[in-house]
Amino acid sequence: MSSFDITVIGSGPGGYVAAIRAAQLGFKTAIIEKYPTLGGTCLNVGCIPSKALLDSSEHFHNAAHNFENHGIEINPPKANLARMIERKQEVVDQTTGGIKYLMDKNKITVFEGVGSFESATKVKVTKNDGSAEVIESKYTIIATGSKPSSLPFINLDKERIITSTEALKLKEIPKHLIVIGGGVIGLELGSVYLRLGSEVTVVEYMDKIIPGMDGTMSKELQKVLKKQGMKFQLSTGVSAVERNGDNVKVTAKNKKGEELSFEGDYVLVSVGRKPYTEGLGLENAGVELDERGRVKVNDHLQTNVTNIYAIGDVVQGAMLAHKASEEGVLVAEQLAGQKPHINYNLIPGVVYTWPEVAGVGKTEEELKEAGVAIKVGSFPMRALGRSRASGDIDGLVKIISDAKTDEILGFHMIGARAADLIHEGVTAMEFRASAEDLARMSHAHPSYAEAVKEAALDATEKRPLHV
Ligand SMILES: Cc1cc2nc3c(=O)[nH]c(=O)nc-3n(C[C@H](O)[C@H](O)[C@H](O)COP(=O)(O)OP(=O)(O)OC[C@H]3O[C@@H](n4cnc5c(N)ncnc54)[C@H](O)[C@@H]3O)c2cc1C
Ligand SMILES: NC(=O)c1ccc[n+]([C@@H]2O[C@H](COP(=O)([O-])OP(=O)(O)OC[C@H]3O[C@@H](n4cnc5c(N)ncnc54)[C@H](O)[C@@H]3O)[C@@H](O)[C@H]2O)c1
Repeated sequence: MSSFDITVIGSGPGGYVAAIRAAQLGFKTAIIEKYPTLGGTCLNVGCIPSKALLDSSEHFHNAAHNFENHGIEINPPKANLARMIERKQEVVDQTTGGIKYLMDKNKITVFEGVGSFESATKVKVTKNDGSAEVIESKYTIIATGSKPSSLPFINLDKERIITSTEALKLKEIPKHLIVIGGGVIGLELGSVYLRLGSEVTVVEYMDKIIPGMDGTMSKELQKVLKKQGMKFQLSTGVSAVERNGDNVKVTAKNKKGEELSFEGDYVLVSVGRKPYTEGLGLENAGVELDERGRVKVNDHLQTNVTNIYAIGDVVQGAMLAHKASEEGVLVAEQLAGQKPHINYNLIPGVVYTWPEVAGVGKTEEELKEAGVAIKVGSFPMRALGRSRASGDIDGLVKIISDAKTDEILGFHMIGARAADLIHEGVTAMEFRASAEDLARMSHAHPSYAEAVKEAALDATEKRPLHV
């Protein structure tokens, strides 16, 4: 029987990063992945392929709608979805191949098959052909991730009634895509097909889209997406989804109790994801789950079985790739006797629509509910020379600071390149900067980052320079 110091089950951004860090620290490390390619949800059917399609569709949208204004005249461009999907797969293959390289480089043993606990120290790996082997480990890290969730009355046929996984490989551009759930997946993948010419209707249960993010961002994003042609039906709960040949019908009720129905050719179900623990044999090791089916862990990401840890989407907290990776590093370093720490308040969240939305720290709603006295500063992107030069004038930066100390408590933005600019907020908040600290730093001109300086000036002393 082969034996290891650390075995990781699942090769997503949680698992593969945990394995690399463990190997760097000198542990004899193995990783088990049930699929032939490494990288988990994020690299195969999540972050990377969705961003590849978002970028391709954004190029098409710009060619169709914005080039002319820049003085570039072309015949009306044509979207070749098959090529976009093929390119997406090339990007995925390259990226997942890179993980295989990293496993080899770090001398991590890769087992392909389903990992299932036989006991607290033994995991059986069952290959596709049914053959199996048992490996023994001092420590095991569960990093099995998540799967799309659905609604009890929906029959996901994966052809017309689909999840994100199928939406990343459609064979045609939908005529009318009905999106159930106006969260991150619904708006990102809804944007892909909207840009390619689909009619897109988003049916959302709450009274706002991206409900977890700062309210100003959700309002502004809805306004901008509406301008791009996306339709929204908020405060509306779906009660039935039917397929009839190539058509689909979604029935829903709004808050006034009125029944509504939407007809289209595809329905994307994007109502969240659920932890994935099927077939893991947790009962054989005695590992407990919480009330929401997540592996229960303490502050050290240790389960109730002392030599078994769990990280990423399968445990509590934001279902984000970078959160999973931070947790992988934390567990490996703890096992090496180090004292790592994750500041969960400073894990940024990004929505890759265009414009992008990003946030870190607390939202205005959370701070008000907690009774914290705050100052709020904001600055519109349209007032920047950089935005006017590119034509990306939608959006704003909003900085929330403590009314007494001026420490930045929340940093939110919607606008061009927000996914990258948010890290100015992350860095500032990690070093507990005040809004005035940011306001007094020189920001290159012309740049989108100037909106940060201006919003900080507005937060600290209500004296922005350019509005
Ligand atoms: C469409 C989409 C877009 C996304 N975009 C982003 C984004 O832009 N940014 C972001 O931060 N997050 C994004 N996410 C979320 C992100 O993908 C997850 O948060 C992240 O993948 C979680 O990592 P993980 O390592 O916990 O699990 P996963 O990536 O889910 O990996 C778990 C792995 O474990 C394997 N596994 C499960 N059970 C077993 C078993 N018993 N034996 C062996 N292997 C097993 C699975 O096959 C899988 O490969 C997106 C998700 C989706 C669906
Ligand atoms: N850019 C990114 O970081 C990124 C991209 C994609 C996915 N993800 C992660 O994947 C996870 C899953 O994404 P998601 O978009 O499926 O979930 P989500 O939680 O972001 O959004 C789900 C939405 O569905 C709504 N909803 C729930 N039940 C409903 C119903 N019956 N009718 C109508 N609406 C309903 C919710 O109110 C919510 O707005 C998220 O946690 C996210 O963190 C991240």
